[in-house]
Amino acid sequence: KHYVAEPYKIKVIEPISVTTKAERERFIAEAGYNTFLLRSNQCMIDLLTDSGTTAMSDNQWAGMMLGDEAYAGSRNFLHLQEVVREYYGFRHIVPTHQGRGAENLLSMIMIKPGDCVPGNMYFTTTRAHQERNGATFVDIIVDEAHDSQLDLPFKGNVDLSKLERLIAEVGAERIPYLCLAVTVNLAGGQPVSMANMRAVHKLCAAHGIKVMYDATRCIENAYFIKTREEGYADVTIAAILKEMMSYADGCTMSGKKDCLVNIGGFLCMNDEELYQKASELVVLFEGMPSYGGMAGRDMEAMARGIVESVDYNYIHHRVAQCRYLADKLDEAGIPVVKPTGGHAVFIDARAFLPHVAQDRFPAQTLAAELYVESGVRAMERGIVSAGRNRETGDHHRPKLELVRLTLPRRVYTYAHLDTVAEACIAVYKRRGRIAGLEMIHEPKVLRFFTARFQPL
Ligand SMILES: CC1=C(O)/C(=C\N=C(/Cc2ccc(O)c(F)c2)C(=O)O)C(COP(=O)(O)O)=CN1
Repeated sequence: KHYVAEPYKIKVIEPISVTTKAERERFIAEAGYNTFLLRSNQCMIDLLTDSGTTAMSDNQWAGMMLGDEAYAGSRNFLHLQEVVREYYGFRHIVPTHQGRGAENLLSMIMIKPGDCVPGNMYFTTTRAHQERNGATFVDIIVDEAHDSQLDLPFKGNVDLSKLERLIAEVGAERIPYLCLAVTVNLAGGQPVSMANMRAVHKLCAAHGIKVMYDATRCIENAYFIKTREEGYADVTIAAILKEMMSYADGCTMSGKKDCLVNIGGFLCMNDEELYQKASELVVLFEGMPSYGGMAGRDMEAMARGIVESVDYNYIHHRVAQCRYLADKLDEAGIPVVKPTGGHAVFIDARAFLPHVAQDRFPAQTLAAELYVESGVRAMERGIVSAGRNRETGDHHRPKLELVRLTLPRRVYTYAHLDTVAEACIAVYKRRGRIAGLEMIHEPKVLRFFTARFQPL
């Protein structure tokens, strides 16, 4: 198997702080066995998230010096607007400080209490904003997405019969929009096929239901269409992206992922009335419609990042790095979500630690063990992240109990990934001796960010 070399050379470095195992045992105890509560300088290879952790290019850094910090009408906004219109194709763009900013605005202007918002698997902040505005999230992803070992090309797809049943059950007037995530983070970075996007748009349009993408990792999705879907092998990433977006009425975007910046986001729509409502609200939550919580320099960096993101060599390498790490773990017999997604390798913690009951937090336990073993910081994406059911008060118990090894864009090399693989294999060898955790501090909202645990 061939894994393409990094299509960039290093110009500036940031030293990694090296720790000992004894220090890491102390650090993780002080952090309540929650990797979110570790300090950056306590982590050697930080795979917590690909959000905001991107290394920017020299071209983007040059753009930072061209920030027009005028309060209104910044030339950087006009540049960002022009680039988003060209590459995403939507008529209107409302800048926000990051994805959650866009999710907040979208949920407030489109949802009324009692609504249903169908989507392809939940995401924590997306569902939280939908629920905060009185809607119920309804999962309409294909069943296969909930099976970590099923190796299918588009596990992010919508099950159209589930969507039709929901429309028949609740009525189109109670469905303000369908939220289609491209790719699906918690399914393992799984993509949606172009055919499915086309079919979803057609079905929703027939019922007057808008389709709003969560476009956060849309470049990775475009790459999987190019490499996995019939008829797209010779189509450019940019052309695939444009066609993908043509099947949506708008999108939310966390620029901190596929727009290659450390802060930034936007909300897009074609509908004039939606744009007017968003423009009124953005001044309340994000600032002027021409800066949305970002400095001019940040908008310039994002405009340049969008242009870089559609470069085939960039995305081909990024996905190759994920495949490289996944292949190494798979070869060692470690259960990982199949097929490999676009932004991370997801370890199936239930299969890794079958003797640890789900309410003893196997993914949380494994992330803590991995950190102590090697200083690699991963993220729990299982029962802790799933939170509690608002009606019953019991934990949501997701089938997917995962540890996410998330690769920042253009930061680490294959040698770092070798170190990560060696650490996972070392923990795997001693998995029988790993017991679970108990939660000793449970926050009310999005508990996984600050919950604390102790060993059983
Ligand atoms: C598909 C999608 C995201 O992945 C996403 C963010 N993602 C993060 C950061 C994060 C978010 C929520 C957590 O429970 C979490 F532990 C980590 C991440 O690591 O994956 C957002 C929100 O975009 P914002 O982060 O720019 O506001 C919207 N949509």
